[in-house]
Amino acid sequence: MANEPDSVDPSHALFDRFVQAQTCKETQQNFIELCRHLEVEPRDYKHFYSKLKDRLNYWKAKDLWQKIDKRAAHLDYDQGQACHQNKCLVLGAGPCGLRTAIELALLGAQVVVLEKRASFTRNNVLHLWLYTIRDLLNLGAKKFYGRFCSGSIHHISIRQLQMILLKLALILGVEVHTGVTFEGLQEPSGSTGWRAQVSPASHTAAAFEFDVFISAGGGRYVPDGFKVKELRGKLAIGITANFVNRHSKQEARVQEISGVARIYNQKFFQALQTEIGVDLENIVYYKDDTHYFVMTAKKGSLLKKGVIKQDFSDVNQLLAPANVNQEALQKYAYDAADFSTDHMLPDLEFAKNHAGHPDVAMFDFTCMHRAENASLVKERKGKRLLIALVGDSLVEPFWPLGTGIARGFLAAFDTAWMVRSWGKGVPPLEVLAERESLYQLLSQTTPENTSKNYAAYSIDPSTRYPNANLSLMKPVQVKHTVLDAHLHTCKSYSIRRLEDLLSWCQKNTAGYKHVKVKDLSESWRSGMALCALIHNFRPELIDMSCLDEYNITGNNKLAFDLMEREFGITPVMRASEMTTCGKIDQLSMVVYLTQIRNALTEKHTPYLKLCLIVQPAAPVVPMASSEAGSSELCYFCNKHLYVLERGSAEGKFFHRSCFNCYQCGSTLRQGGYTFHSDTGKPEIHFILFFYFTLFYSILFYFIIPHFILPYSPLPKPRTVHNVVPQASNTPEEPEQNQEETPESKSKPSLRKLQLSQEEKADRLSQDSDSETPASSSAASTSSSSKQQEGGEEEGYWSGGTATGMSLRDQRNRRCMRRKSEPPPSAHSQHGKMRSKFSPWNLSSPRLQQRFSVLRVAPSG
Ligand SMILES: NC(=O)C1=CN([C@@H]2O[C@H](COP(=O)(O)OP(=O)(O)OC[C@H]3O[C@@H](n4cnc5c(N)ncnc54)[C@H](OP(=O)(O)O)[C@@H]3O)[C@@H](O)[C@H]2O)C=CC1
Repeated sequence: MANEPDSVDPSHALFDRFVQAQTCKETQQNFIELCRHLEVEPRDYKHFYSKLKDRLNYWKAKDLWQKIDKRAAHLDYDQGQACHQNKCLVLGAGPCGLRTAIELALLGAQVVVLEKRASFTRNNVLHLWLYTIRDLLNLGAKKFYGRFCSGSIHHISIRQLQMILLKLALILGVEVHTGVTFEGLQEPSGSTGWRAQVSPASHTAAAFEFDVFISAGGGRYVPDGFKVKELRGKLAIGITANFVNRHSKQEARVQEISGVARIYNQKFFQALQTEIGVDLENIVYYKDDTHYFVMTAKKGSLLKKGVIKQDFSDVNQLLAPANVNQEALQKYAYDAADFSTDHMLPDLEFAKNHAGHPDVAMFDFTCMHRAENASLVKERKGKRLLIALVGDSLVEPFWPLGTGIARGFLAAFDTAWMVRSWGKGVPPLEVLAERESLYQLLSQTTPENTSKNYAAYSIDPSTRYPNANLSLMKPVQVKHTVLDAHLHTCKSYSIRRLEDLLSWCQKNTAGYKHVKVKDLSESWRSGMALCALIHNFRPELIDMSCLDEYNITGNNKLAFDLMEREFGITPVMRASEMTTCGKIDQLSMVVYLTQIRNALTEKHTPYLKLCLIVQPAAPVVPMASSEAGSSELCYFCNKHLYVLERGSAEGKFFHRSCFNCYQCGSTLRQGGYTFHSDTGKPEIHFILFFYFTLFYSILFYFIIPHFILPYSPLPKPRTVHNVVPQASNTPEEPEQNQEETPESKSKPSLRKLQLSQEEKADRLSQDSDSETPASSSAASTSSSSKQQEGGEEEGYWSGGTATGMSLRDQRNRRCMRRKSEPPPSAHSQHGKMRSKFSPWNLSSPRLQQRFSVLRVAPSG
């Protein structure tokens, strides 16, 4: 009941106490009491939140539930099922460890956090990017800390942030153990999984078995297996100082300094130096729980002021506690704070740090650390462990820049996304490759280059990083992050499948005379093994006793014919070539045997895909597909075409030996030819190159300067560009006019079409099986210089004349003709030749790059 006094229900009071608790200990105690009172068991992490919500019928809590429910309903979490089988250990209850823990809990994982500090005592204040503010507000931060980012304040003390996140984590069923130090990983034994060695050793957390380990222990803790890079800059000595904030009116009036660097306010820094001898590079002042100052001081002034006792070139020696005069340091920080706030802060008194001492500290920012990898996988005794770094242990931030928590949270989200993939069973190398791809972005992220749609931020990287390339790193590039064990790399993954096929063949040919299958190539030469395979499954088809192992052609012909007749599997080569060919191509044999296996066992296995992995350069054409029919005869000689002899271009299949230049007779190679549009015959590209060069010389030096430029002062995108300017055809004129004249038909213009999603999908699907990816029909004519630069960003180019014809048909019609066909009319001379290397050719990498956005399948 909304208006019921809180005192009526003790659970309400307990909830209020939990929400308002100011220390870690108080929070944990109130939480335990609340759970006890409501009879909900926090260890029942799967149902804890929903039970708590059901049993705590309190309007103040409902506001919070709404926020949490909204977040939890995000599709990324699959209603808490995405990682429901994962168990995650998080080291460190700093802001980044807790933020990660919350996301893991929302994904449905069991999460345990270990924190060596018994209390949250860090006064230092963190600058928050707008997205972090939005993120925390969406999680209900204001319910826990009313002053959170009120007005224009974009910062929060680490302690307050930890408190907010701790409360949220507890509500979501995360177990947080403070005063427990993680000492190392304990490898699985036969019966147990991965565990942690903790101190105190008797702590219950030591029995927790997990498959995900998140290290968020701050800059000083990096687990085994990770390499850390040192980023050494010019000497930078940081000083942090916290003074008690009494929240008086006078203090409230003092202006914050959100970050001043010397170069932007030389007058101020000069005055600071001359008046009080404090020489700084920059200074930040935030008013939060404390008056917090962080500054970068110059070594000279620290020496002069006696803060640093003795000068050393080695920074470690220079800043070693024995070489620092604490009292002088306090005086130095005090003077800087007092001067920079114009002596307006009354009674400056140092706040106390966790050890009860004045909270002033000096740090070395000279050398920052950055882990080489964000994640790795360990496997022992068949148990895999995904390990990830977040927060300072991943990338140490330069505090005065305020990037720490912003990048820290981004890494927390990216890590949660990775764990989600892990939970969904994505192969480890793919999981790691995607994480490392994102990690490459982290150090470059700024408020400017991340998405401004903060409301849409989720653990899905695409909501945060515009244009993020999640496959920047390939699985093979992260192999080294899979530590020892027997995880399958890409290669071994493929090899394993090859081995599967081989062992299937061996099993099904075992015991046959003169058959010894040792590999997927030479063992098949005699044809005996193929016959044995057939006999094993269909003994009625073959009489093995009649076969002669030396009759290679006969055996193979028999097997090939049977396979084609009975199962529709096209032979890989002529039977006679099994005798004559030097080496049997393993790839083709694998394709052939895979089809046989599928046919004989009526199973579908992914070998075609596998073959592409094994030998990506070789074209793999599914033989039993409808294309097989069209490829049975050579396009040029009309004779039977076997897969092993087969070449293809422009959607046609032919004997590789028939693919000759019609001018000089040389054998052509894929990519090094063009088709003559008159004859439909291939020719070497240098002939084309000659015409091409000549054509463009005329275009650029004569036609454009004399005809196009005088009439077209401004290049217009999305308009028609013709090779030869026609007085009657301004660029804006409708295309239909051109189609009506025979001349316009013979000179297909490049027209940019505005296509519907369906049309785009149609075009994409037409191109997807093309030998030369993307429609190259556009390439048959020329265009303006703007187009040459690939100046268009979206849309499709298409030949302007044909209707009701697929792009590929148009292209083939124009570019290839059978020898028997009559030559085209003289009108078509304009578009007579094109090169694969033409800038108009959309299959050229340059244009593909520009158009890559269009290749993404249109979303529904
Ligand atoms: N402006 C500032 O002055 C500072 C800012 N930050 C910012 O805070 C952000 C969050 O940092 P975050 O990455 O969460 O790290 P934090 O340093 O905030 O938190 C890590 C926590 O893990 C604890 N810890 C370390 N080792 C162990 C262990 N073996 N077992 C159990 N607990 C352990 C640490 O204790 P302990 O600290 O005792 O080692 C610490 O409490 C950073 O991005 C950074 O920018 C961080 C520090 C100072």
